[in-house]
Amino acid sequence: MSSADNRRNVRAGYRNGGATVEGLIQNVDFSHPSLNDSLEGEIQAFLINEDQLHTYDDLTKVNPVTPTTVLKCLQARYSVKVFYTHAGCTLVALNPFQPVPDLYSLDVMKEYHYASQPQEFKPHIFIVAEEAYRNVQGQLEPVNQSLVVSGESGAGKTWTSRCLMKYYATVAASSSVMKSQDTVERIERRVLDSNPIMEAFGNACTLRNNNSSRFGKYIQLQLDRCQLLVGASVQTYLLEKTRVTCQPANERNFHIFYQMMKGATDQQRKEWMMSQDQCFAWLPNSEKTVEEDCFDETVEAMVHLGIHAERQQQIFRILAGILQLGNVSFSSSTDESQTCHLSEQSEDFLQRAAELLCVPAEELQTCLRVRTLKAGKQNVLKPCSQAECSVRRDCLAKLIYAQLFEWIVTFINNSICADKSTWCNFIGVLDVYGFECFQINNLEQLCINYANEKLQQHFVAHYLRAQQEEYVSEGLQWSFVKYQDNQSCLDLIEGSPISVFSLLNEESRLNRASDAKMFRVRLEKELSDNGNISWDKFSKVPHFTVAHYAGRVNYQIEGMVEKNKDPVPAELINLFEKSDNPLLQEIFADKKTENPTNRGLSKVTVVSKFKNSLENLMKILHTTTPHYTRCIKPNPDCKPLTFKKEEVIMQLEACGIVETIHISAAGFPIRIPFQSFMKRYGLIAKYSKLRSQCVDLEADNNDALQQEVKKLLGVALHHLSSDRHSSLVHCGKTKVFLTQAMLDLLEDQRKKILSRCAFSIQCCWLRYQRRRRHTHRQSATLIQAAVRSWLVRKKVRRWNRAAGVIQNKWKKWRTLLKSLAEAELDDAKDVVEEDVPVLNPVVRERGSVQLSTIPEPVPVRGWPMGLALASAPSITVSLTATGFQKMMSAMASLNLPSRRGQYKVTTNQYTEELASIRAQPKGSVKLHCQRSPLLYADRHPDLKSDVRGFNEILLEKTL
Ligand SMILES: Nc1ncnc2c1ncn2[C@@H]1O[C@H](COP(=O)(O)OP(=O)(O)OP(=O)(O)O)[C@@H](O)[C@H]1O
Repeated sequence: MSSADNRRNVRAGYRNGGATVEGLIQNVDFSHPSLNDSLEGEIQAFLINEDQLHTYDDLTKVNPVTPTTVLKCLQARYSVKVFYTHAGCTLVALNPFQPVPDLYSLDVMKEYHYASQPQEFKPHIFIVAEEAYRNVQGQLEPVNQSLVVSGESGAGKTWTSRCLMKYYATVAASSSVMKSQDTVERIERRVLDSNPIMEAFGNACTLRNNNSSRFGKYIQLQLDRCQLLVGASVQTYLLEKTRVTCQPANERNFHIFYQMMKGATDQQRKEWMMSQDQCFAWLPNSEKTVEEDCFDETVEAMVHLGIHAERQQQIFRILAGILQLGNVSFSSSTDESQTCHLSEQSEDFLQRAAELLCVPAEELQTCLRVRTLKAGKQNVLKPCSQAECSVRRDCLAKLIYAQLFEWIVTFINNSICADKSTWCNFIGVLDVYGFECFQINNLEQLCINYANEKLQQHFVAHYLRAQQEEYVSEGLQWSFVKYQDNQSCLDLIEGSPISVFSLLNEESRLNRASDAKMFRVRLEKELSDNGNISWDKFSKVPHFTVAHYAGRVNYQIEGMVEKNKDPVPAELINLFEKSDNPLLQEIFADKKTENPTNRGLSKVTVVSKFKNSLENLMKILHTTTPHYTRCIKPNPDCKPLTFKKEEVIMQLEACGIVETIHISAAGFPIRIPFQSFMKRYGLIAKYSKLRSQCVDLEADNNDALQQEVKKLLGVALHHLSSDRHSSLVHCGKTKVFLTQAMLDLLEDQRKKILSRCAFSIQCCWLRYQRRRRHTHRQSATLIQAAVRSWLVRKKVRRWNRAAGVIQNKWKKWRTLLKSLAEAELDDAKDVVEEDVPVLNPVVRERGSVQLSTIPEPVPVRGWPMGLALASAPSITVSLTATGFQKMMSAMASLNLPSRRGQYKVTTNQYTEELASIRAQPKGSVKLHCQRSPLLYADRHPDLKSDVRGFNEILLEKTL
């Protein structure tokens, strides 16, 4: 390692004790005075280029890395309205406290999403989002990702979480061409719509932030195999329910109450029994309007999520009931055996509350004023004191609100959560309340600060400690960077067997009223060994002070044990379980099954519940790849573009940003086990042009694997100058350590190879398709030819059959004609002389055969009788035939069978004068054949055969 590097790491080893910038610089403790002087000189030299400071996108490039240089860079960037800066593995986000046009637009999202190297773009929260998204795509273990957003109250955590959710709802859904647009829109919209609802019910205006989250949340965005957003689930942590009944000075209750007050229509006011001018004790500072007071938006989001109008009505009636309950006050009774009095006005409020909550007013009044004690098997009723009545009223309101909040979260989850079979990976976004230190801090602040300690510990353990320990164990040359470990603070709060939480739980489980002073003494006795707890000996108020990683906080002991017990009177649960409001019924039925006080089981205290839920969260975080975003609040008054150095340096100091930068600058943030490395990047060697460096991808023992990895890295780096790139990668004993730049390089090469492979596959596929198409075409032609020939054969066979039928018929016809002709000849034997005239039929047209006489008169030896009759003139012969009769007689005389519709015979014989029956007949006979339905019926019969007699004359044809 170079001497400059050494110096750098030595510098990183100091801890800062002071809070001011100057103090921090002065507190730098180097063993060698000359080192100190040179550092001072370097800082001055660095800061001299003031107009260059804003150009440092990544604080790891700052040299030297000290709180001052880091602070100055951030300040310079803030002054030119650049709000994001990389600090190694962490992204620092400065709150602008004013909307920044086009910083989060759709186009910007797309720009980061489609960039081949988003890291080369300006630092942005979308880089963190995209990196996590690409990690899921890359499937490098651990595949699931967590985006941890931390910072103090008002620093911008909720804003950042919202940006992240919007980003995923856009990029993880926009490419979903295959899915029904409807489903996609519904899911992403629902996920986003869960925000306004949860913020309305869980956020409040505090002194530090107008939209302060009063609960913690971990949102799991569920992605399917194609990395598309298919659902989400929300896990919430410790809602600050005391705010419902008790709001710190100058702060407000939860937003939803003000939204109702300000946004209700007259009709709704009537239904909720809240007139325009009514004041509510639990709604202080209602004249203050904040951006979040938008009732319509909340209702719209409810509609989108599927909370129908009737349900909404039930919810708002419950909230209105809580507000009325807050106006009920009790006055003490002189006689302890008597219940407390209610003023006339309070009775009215109680009546309205009962009506809105759909319970009998009488019973509600009794529940609030009378306690039921168990004495053996008997119930003893004991009137409550004025203070107890108020506590019971507050307890009821908090209980209803907390249960309602839980119901809403469950509803949201049911509405947006995808079936487990449909998603395989997730990206979690963690937004917990920021570190809090007020004038008076109690159990809520202890829990909130404990959660922040846990997250800080996760960061320290995951990044600052584990990373450095791993470098050493993997044989990397590494000078340890010291960091502030908050383990001892966590031991103080949650450790076993003795800690603040364990003592609190012990005290809470005792069946007696707790004494704050006695508890303080106990704490001091048991925990004084831990350096993170202290007491102000002169303070009269029982308290203890904890030195958190982010600062010292005084906790008031009074009321802490009671809050930890969080008792719920069973009478109240029993009463509300019977409420006519179906929603109240539902949430109280659930409460009854979980409330152990009803079953006499050991009590589950607030801190033990919270500790368990945080431990579960930590388990999830440990199984995912974390990405840290540190939100910084540049000034305490939330003023736009105002940078207060003291305020910022405290926050940078608290989250250990300087140590993080040091470790990131010198270290290798990416660590991949050999096996996984070979699996992912083995193809670089396999498909490389350097065939000589053949890598064995199947190597299974660690040393062999290490050799193969080295070869592979050699291949990957062969065209790059080794001096430059040897610092980007280190091959450890079981893992490869990489910088982000090296990872990008490898990914780039891998992508190129994959795209070459894809190109080859596409070519093969196209060739194969072409060949297949050709074969298909040939086969089709063959099949078509076969089918055509089969059809033709079939047709020919049909024709042949038809021809056979026709021939048959024709033969029959000829036989018939012949027989007729013979019969005719027989009939005419007696009268017919020699020299029979021959008539030549002439075919005139298809379907009609005209028999025309030859020009010369043909001698007929004798007239058939019918013909004679048909030819007889009507005046001379008494046996006259006309029209049809004539034709029939002609046919009969010619012995033609009568077939209706097939032919018709006409003759002009009768137009000739019949001189004698023996005279030779003259004229023509026509035989009209009608068109036959038979195929080939227009074929002329074979006329060559001999037909004799008169009929022969009629039918014979001269061609
Ligand atoms: N990137 C940003 N651009 C513009 N304004 C911002 C940005 N980040 C935060 N703000 C402003 O700062 C206010 C406080 O931010 P936010 O509510 O996210 O703080 P928080 O860290 O979640 O606080 P708490 O812990 O109290 O919930 C926001 O209401 C918003 O007005």
